[in-house]
Amino acid sequence: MSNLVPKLESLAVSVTNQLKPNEEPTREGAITPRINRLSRPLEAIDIPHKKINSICCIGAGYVGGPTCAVIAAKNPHVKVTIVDLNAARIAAWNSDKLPIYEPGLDEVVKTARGRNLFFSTDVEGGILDADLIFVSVNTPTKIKGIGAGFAADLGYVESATRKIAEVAKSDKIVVEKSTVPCRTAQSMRYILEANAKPDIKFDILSNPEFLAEGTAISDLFYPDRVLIGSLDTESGRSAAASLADVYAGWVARDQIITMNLWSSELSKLAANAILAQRISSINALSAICEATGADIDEVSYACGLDSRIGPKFLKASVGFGGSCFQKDILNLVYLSESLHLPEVATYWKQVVEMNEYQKRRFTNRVISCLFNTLTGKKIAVFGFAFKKDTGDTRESPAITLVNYFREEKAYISIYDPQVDEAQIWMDLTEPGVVDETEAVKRQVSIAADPYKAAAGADAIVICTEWNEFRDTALDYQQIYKEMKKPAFIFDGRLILDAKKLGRIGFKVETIGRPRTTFVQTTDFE
Ligand SMILES: NC(=O)C1=CN([C@@H]2O[C@H](COP(=O)(O)OP(=O)(O)OC[C@H]3O[C@@H](n4cnc5c(N)ncnc54)[C@H](O)[C@@H]3O)[C@@H](O)[C@H]2O)C=CC1
Ligand SMILES: O=C(O)[C@H]1O[C@H](OP(=O)(O)OP(=O)(O)OC[C@H]2O[C@@H](n3ccc(=O)[nH]c3=O)[C@H](O)[C@@H]2O)[C@H](O)[C@@H](O)[C@@H]1O
Repeated sequence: MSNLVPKLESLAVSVTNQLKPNEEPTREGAITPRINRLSRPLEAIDIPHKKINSICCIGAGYVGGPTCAVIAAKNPHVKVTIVDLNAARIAAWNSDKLPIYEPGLDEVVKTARGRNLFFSTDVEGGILDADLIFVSVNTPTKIKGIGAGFAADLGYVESATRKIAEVAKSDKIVVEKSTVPCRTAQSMRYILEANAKPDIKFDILSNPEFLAEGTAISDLFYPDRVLIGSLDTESGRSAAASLADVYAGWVARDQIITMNLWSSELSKLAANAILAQRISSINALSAICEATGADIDEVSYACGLDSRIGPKFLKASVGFGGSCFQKDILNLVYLSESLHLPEVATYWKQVVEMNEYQKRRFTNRVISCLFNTLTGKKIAVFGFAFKKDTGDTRESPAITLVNYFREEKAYISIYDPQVDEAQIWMDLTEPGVVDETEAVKRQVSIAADPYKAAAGADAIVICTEWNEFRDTALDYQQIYKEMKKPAFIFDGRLILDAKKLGRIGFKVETIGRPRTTFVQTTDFE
């Protein structure tokens, strides 16, 4: 199998040769013909391939859990076992309170669990039994060593790969589901080949996941595309066809795209980078709006009507969060630097820097409107999750904002409908530093509902766009009565009707709209 490696090098070249760089795509057809040229539509791959009867997914997280639960629900004849080293997480998957909140997930799990969907800590048993193994473990940013702060920590991918090599007694298709740097499949191949029992064959596929949290189930039910990367060998194409059959349980064949491994790996990083870049672009423009009197929602709307731009991912905000955008862009920055492409690295890094700037800028606006000091003031933070409809707080902008408010000596009361209290304390403290927890608790409290969070507060700061924070859902009249005056609302998500709340008496400050309240004395001079 080691003779595959030189062929990997030539693969990229052979795919590049298929492109016609001089061909100018039409405006309407800029994307579609290009994909067709690059990909190998599956129906055209008339190649014998194995039927998948048993799947194991290593990693029962936000991706492995929902993705493989949907695969099981849509393929009742395929046994799907999701394994994880984290026993508490597996116990939760086997209980009535699933470890993650995701609309529609409960129903999917109930449909298949115990029938052909199983959650287990028996990683070895899962591997032994499977024809196809998804590796869906975490790939966080490295915090120490070479590449710290940028490169992906592939330790979990490596240990899952080593476990597969150690345990497997039959041929396996190993699928990268985790988001990984370009050419990780090559490292996985080396590890498998160096450690597996003789005569066992591994095919490695890249099958990145594009679901977004909060909409995971509908994203999985109706994906824009399913991407499968494989080696352009008979064995690679055959493995891709086997995996494609699994998705064909519910996804139209022409939406299942195949391409070379490295393109597939890079496409995932690229998609996240481009999505985040749109948010940073609109957030950069929101600063111009605030200074000029333009309204960012109107600017987004006007730009989004251009069919080349489109309306999605142009919502200004207090900054993007989530476990992946920042991590994946930093990963791309690291990759670019490693490839001696410093200009490319600088370009992508700016997307993350703009995001940090947006959070600082919004905090400065809060401080400035509250008469230039937060000392001793109470700030009600509405929302702690990184977006609505999830309990996930990873890289949530709310964490950064609360920390900034703490530095300014404010008291903060947090309400979020889905985030566990313990998670909030973990996010606001260094793990294991008990003294720090006590210090945080002197300044931060967690409220049972938004009314309690806002009672006696000087300001409300909307960090997450939960529907229940809208002015059509909450009784802002009641909230106003219980707040200190002047009562401020800082809408970091553009979800409130500022005029309506203004009529109640609130001073409303909205991201991407000019400031309406308290002009500093220096402005009069
Ligand atoms: N969260 C999201 O919405 C998306 C995440 N991704 C990518 O998917 C990957 C997984 O992300 P999440 O599911 O969010 O991570 P997660 O942290 O929620 O889940 C990963 C799970 O893998 C388990 N694990 C780690 N090493 C293991 C091993 N050797 N054996 C068994 N279990 C092991 C951990 O205990 C954990 O439960 C990452 O690469 C991420 O970038 C891709 C698309 C969307
Ligand atoms: O690789 C991943 O982990 C996933 O990352 C994102 O999904 P996710 O982070 O779950 O959620 P998004 O809806 O993309 O939101 C990310 C952040 O951007 C913010 N956002 C999003 C859209 C927008 O217009 N403005 C904006 O500020 C959200 O509030 C949130 O904080 C991508 O959308 C998924 O396709 C991808 O699979």
